[in-house]
Amino acid sequence: MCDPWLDCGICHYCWAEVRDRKAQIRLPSASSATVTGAKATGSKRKQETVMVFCDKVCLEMYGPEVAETVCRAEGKIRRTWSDSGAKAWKLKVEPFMEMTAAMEPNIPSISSAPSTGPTIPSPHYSELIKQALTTADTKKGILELNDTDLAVFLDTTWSAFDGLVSEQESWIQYVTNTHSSSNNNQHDTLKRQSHTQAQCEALYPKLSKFLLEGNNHATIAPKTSDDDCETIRLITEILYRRQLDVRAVNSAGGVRVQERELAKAPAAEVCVLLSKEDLVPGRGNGGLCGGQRATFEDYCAMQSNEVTLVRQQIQEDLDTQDEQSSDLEQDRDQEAQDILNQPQHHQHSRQSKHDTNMRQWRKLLSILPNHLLSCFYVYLRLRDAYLLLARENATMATTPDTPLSQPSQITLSIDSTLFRTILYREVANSFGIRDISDELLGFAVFPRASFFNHSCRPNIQKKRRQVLGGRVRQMEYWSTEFIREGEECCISYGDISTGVEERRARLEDMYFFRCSCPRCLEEELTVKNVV
Ligand SMILES: C[S@@+](CC[C@H](N)C(=O)[O-])C[C@H]1O[C@@H](n2cnc3c(N)ncnc32)[C@H](O)[C@@H]1O
Repeated sequence: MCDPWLDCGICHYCWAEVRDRKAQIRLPSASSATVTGAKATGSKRKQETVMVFCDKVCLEMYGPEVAETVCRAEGKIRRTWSDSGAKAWKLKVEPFMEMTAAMEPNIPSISSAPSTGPTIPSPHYSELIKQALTTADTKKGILELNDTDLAVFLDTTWSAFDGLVSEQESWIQYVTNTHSSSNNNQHDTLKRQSHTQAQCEALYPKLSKFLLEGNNHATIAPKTSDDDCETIRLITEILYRRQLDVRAVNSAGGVRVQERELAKAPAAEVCVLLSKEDLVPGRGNGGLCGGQRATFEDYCAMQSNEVTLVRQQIQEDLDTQDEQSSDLEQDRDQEAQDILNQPQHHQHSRQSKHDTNMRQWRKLLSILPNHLLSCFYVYLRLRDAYLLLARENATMATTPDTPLSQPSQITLSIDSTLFRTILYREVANSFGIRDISDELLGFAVFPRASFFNHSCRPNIQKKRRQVLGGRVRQMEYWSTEFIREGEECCISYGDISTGVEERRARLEDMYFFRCSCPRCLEEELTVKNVV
């Protein structure tokens, strides 16, 4: 991902600085690729979503379809969410409608294995909210959970959020038409209802305001920040490439392993040690490791840092929390307790049941780290963009003479599991990409190169290789000493010239771990002996 602040000066494929504007390919959000030499003017350029490539070769290597989709999605993600627009959507307070197979978005499965056994319906979000609050009902309570319980708490919280969101989104396309109350074999008859563009555009701004307001200013921002766009760009690209992979495997009649298994799988015990023979000459090694492009499975096999990150964020929130907000939290605790203790018969009407659910949801939000609320916001932005893109694709398919020559065959969709799988694997696994003068150009994920742990006495050194007139696309890993079989291959994550505590503090801050490499342990011992 080239950082947006670079304002399109870097090729999205080879990371080279694009000096020759006449030859570059600019891919704006609303149209297909065009070769242009025109410079976009100041403010327009800032608003515009553009991906730049040196030339057609780089665009081809990156994937024109992927680039076009990323640009279109980002165009939607950068749109302004306004209060007035949000009024076009009225939240529906109705009994929860279980998603039926017919209502599910058409997501090609990563797995070709047939599903076994009946599908277990997920609990209603009100149950999930209660369950999360029973596990922990204060920030400190969350911090005290062990890693397994914290992971369950996060799963439950995200599933509740997903339930709240999906319930409203399901109304965009479907509406319950009739309810038969005469017997237990009720069947909801579903009628397709076409909603206006304004209603579709209003759904997520409304939901964001309704579900997240009052807890964190960032969560109801009308505009998406450049940092968030960077994350969203990465997720969109990965999702799109994943579906291209699925399409390729399906058309080749291949067999895939279960995605869930992959997501949980421990990191493979591999090192990427490029010997001279492994190098593919010339350009075309971009995103490749040992000559192969990393796949979604490679991405999933990286270590997820969700639990450690959330732990660190809550600790930060607690450190900055003053006396006053502690008191407020105690008041909120009492309020939540009152809600939880409320007898069921007080909650008969649909509206009051809904209000109770919402009060409990707000209680849950109040104990989550602020950063997690920003992730909820990013998630809503993505779902909003994908909903609008799907609508746009459907319109384009029926309208001749659209500006986009070939409407995409792929409809993007996301749920919270997929979102978290991608989001928290990027954390502490991406590499900063720098030019020869060490200026940071952006970040990139190279899943296979991410298997290296850190050591303050590394035996592997990363080198950047220049290809074709200074293009710095390749990273190579070379051993610096003789490595015995079974010995761990480690690189260093940045500067290791400082003292042990300084090094550890930096690593803890950036990668969420306390380094216990042999050098740190030795130096720690020396410091203790001196004291
Ligand atoms: C890029 S990943 C390294 C590979 C990862 N351990 C795996 O199994 O896929 C970075 C993460 O590995 C862990 N890690 C790397 N070096 C470490 C070290 N010296 N001590 C403790 N944990 C380390 C930390 O959790 C860090 O966030």
